[in-house]
Amino acid sequence: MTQASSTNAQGTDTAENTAVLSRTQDVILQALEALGYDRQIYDILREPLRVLTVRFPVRMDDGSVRVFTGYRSQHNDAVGPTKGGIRLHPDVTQEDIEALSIWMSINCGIADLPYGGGTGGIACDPRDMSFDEIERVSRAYVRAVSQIVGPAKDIPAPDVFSNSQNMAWMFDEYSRLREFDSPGFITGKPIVLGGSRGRESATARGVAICIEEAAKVRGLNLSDARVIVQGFGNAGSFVAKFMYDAGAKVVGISDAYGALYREEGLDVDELLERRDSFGTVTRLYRNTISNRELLEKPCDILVPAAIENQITRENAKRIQASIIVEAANGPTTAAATDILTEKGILLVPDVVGNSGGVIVSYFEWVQNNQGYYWDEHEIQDRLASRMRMSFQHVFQTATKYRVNMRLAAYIVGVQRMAEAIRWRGWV
Ligand SMILES: NC(=O)c1ccc[n+]([C@@H]2O[C@H](COP(=O)([O-])OP(=O)(O)OC[C@H]3O[C@@H](n4cnc5c(N)ncnc54)[C@H](O)[C@@H]3O)[C@@H](O)[C@H]2O)c1
Repeated sequence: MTQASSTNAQGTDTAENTAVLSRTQDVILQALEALGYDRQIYDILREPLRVLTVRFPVRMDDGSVRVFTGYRSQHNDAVGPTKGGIRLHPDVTQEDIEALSIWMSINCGIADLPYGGGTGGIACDPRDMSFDEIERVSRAYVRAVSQIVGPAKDIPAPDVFSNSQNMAWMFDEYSRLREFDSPGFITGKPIVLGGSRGRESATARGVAICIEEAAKVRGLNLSDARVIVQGFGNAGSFVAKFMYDAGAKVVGISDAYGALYREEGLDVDELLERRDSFGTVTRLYRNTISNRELLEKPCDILVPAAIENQITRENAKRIQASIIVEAANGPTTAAATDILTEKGILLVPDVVGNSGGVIVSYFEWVQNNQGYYWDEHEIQDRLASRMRMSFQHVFQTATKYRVNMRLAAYIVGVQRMAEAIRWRGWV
């Protein structure tokens, strides 16, 4: 990971910490200190308890064999089994996966789910692979990590460039290895294989609920609001759709190849129809701008829903939104968080903003374990009440401790894990 160099107002060089792991550790330490826990708890929580690196060979369509590297990180299992996505991306590193697993612990703590955090990843680019190759990679990864995952140990889910099809192959592979069907091993499955209603759009629905709550705090009427969404994949495209349906003007969206900005508003239904399964759509349009430019365009609500380190010390001061809800993990650096807070922007951090996905994943696991399935209405009601509770809890904590929403979220998220560690007698 990099330390991006920049120049401060005095003209001296400063290093901006874009290393997601160390910046997460800093916030965990501040949160534990605010709560009065001693250093031993931090020593346990600063890094994952378990990280497995695997290398596995896969036969490609042209007959050659390629060796892939994958990871599975389990941050902390004091509260319960670990839970979190599997990312398929060429830039996947062990450090990112470790940070993501820590964020999942905080996510689960805030949403009051009986899990710790876990995350996996495979360094590969599924956009350049055939359907059959992606299937073989998905299955081989499960075989490689099968000893440390399972319905009562560590429960994977989709993340960047993985979806219900990958989950279905992985579920099938795991069930074959164990010689019985284990739907509770993985979430984000298709509904016919024990997936939950509402899972596909759950992350975005949770983001939309946070936007509603933040808009209430700011006295902003959603039907008058201009919204920019960076990223048009699972999280971003549904956020854009929910905002569009709520009457807001979606003025900007983007994908990995560029961005569209239209002052008069975009037709989100048309964009949804034209995007591919990797969330790519801008290549079909003229007059595109860059992702960087998009973030600085006029809007009321900005939703980063793509990748890490998009809002930095360099561009934070030019952001024009009054509310930012992070759907992506880690889109804002610590320095940028400070600048945005000073500017009076209400920033809802990733560990609150995107927890709709893990909340409905939890519902999926509960339904798999009991073998009884809820209807859409029940899922949406339960999701909405947990999301509103999470937002309010973090918002009130920020007021109580006079800290920004990110530190407040960590204070809420870390507390149950610290208590579980203490009760178990680990310190
Ligand atoms: N899907 C979920 O349930 C879920 C849950 C929690 C968090 N998240 C987070 O949300 C973010 C997006 O996840 P997703 O599931 O929507 O992924 P996805 O693969 O469905 O979509 C990713 C989108 O980001 C775009 N993108 C990729 N690289 C980019 C770049 N360099 N610049 C701009 N855009 C880029 C892609 O083109 C695509 O539109 C990730 O940070 C992920 O960790 C997702």
